[in-house]
Amino acid sequence: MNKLTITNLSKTYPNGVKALDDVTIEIENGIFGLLGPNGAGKSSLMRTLATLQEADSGSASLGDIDIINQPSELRKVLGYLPQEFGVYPRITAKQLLDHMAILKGIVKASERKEVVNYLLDKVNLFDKRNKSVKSFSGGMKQRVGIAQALIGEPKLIIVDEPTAGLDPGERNRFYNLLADVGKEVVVILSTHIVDDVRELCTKMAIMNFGRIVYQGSPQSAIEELDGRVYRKLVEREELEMYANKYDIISNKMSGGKPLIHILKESNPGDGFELVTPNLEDVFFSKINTTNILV
Ligand SMILES: Nc1ncnc2c1ncn2[C@@H]1O[C@H](COP(=O)(O)OP(=O)(O)OP(=O)(O)O)[C@@H](O)[C@H]1O
Repeated sequence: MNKLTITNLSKTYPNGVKALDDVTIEIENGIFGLLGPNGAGKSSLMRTLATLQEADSGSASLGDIDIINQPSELRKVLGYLPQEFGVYPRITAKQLLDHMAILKGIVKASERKEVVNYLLDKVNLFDKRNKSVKSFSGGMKQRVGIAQALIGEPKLIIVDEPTAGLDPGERNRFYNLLADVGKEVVVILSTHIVDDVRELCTKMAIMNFGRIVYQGSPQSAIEELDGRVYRKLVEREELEMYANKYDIISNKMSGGKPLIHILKESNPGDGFELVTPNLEDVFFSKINTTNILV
């Protein structure tokens, strides 16, 4: 069974920032969403799982592989798309994938050619294979990134903030591609974008200040809030008053005015209306945003 088990993982950087605080998660095949605001510790966790940095304590395993103590074993079955996927100047998509395939240990040129062509086709870039990757759009670059992460039939695929900066069309194409590859392997999608998780994941965790503050399905998290989320369109000057009076979980502009969502066990009256909760309400209620007024 291809299962990723993370147990009591902790990491404090030399500057005193506790990026991972006793993180415990179990992840099976499929796309798992790791949702958290910037600085929550997602990249620290992804880098630890990708064996690029060490934890202070705790353990992690993928099936029989002890990730902490057998990093080279893990690397053989890992596909990793880091947050910043840098590319060399003037290298074409085909050359880049060929180069990555060599690094992954595919030494035979004919075998590499087959793998590279297959992946170029899979990410829909075969026609662009001889174009410089530098000239690609953000979405196309991310598809090259996914193609390189798929080299060598990985069992664990880690994608760190893959949709930041993509336009809606590119994001959709990337979603489709990930959904396609995510069936047979463990895919961890780290993101601060709630839509990524809503579109792709049946299981998720929410991370904040290095801690896992929710773990389960998006659906059951939403059901937990059922009948407790109310909204009201208010004036900007009134925001502070509402913040003092209610537990505001989100504040979005709608037609130039703040539309606030609050969490309340019973109907507050006061012009509020009950709404069907969504994943964004879950996210903001779990991370307890403190800067709701800005
Ligand atoms: N090498 C480092 N040295 C010191 N502090 C670090 C280091 N890397 C990250 N941090 C800090 O650790 C915390 C977690 O960072 P991390 O990058 O893991 O979060 P994140 O959820 O991935 O956020 P982002 O999306 O902004 O990258 C942040 O406060 C960050 O400033």
